[in-house]
Amino acid sequence: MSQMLTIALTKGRILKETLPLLASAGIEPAEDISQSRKLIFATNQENVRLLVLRGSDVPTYVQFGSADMGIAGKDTLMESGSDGLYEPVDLGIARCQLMTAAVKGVETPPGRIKVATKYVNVAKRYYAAQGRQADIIKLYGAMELAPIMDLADEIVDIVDTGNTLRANGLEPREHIADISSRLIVNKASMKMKHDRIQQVIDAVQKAVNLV
Ligand SMILES: Nc1ncnc2c1ncn2[C@@H]1O[C@H](COP(=O)(O)OP(=O)(O)OP(=O)(O)O)[C@@H](O)[C@H]1O
Ligand SMILES: O=P(O)(O)OC[C@H]1O[C@H](OP(=O)(O)OP(=O)(O)O)[C@H](O)[C@@H]1O
Repeated sequence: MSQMLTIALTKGRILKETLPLLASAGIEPAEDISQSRKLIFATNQENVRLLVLRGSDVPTYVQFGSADMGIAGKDTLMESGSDGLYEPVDLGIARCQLMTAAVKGVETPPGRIKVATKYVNVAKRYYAAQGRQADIIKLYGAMELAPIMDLADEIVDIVDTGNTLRANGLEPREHIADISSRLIVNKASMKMKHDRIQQVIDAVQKAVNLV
């Protein structure tokens, strides 16, 4: 029997765009993921199974080798760090930008500022690289509220259309990174299951090229 491959997927918006890519790479869940409370799904390939996780948990499962491969947003990978991982394919899905933002028309004060974000590590690195002193305040969502309520001077968050910023009286300031979702692979799995994993990488890359 060939080796079992476990692929950790990010639920939510990335999952919707991932499933068609996996399908054109020949991997399809055996049942409708959106209709199920399960966390592990068999596929049409008896040696491939899928985990459906929160985005921020995907790199963790792959780093520790509990999953051989995964799909995660580059923002999540920048935050978690890439130790023990390869990132062989840019899937080009869930594209957006990681940016700083602040209340429209309000200048960020000089000196030490407060920054609210769920991307604590990214923000620390970014402001340090700019030589700016920043106290980072960890939030888990609705970052746009923080500057309005005077919790922070700036936020670091995802921007796509800019609608969420506009709707809350904020404006984008500095661009930190272009974001899209990536296929990631555990380094040890890449050695131990090389041929099988390379097949999946090639099939996914081909599916991406067709889009
Ligand atoms: N507005 C957007 N447009 C395009 N891609 C986005 C957008 N917002 C987030 N993303 C990308 O999709 C990923 C998942 O975002 P989503 O909003 O589904 O999860 P979340 O609710 O932020 O995550 P979690 O459940 O871990 O808190 C992000 O990590 C990012 O890479
Ligand atoms: O520039 P926009 O097109 O408005 O997109 C940006 C918004 O999208 C994401 O939120 P999402 O819609 O995923 O909501 P959530 O963070 O509450 O899950 C992100 O956290 C921003 O708030």
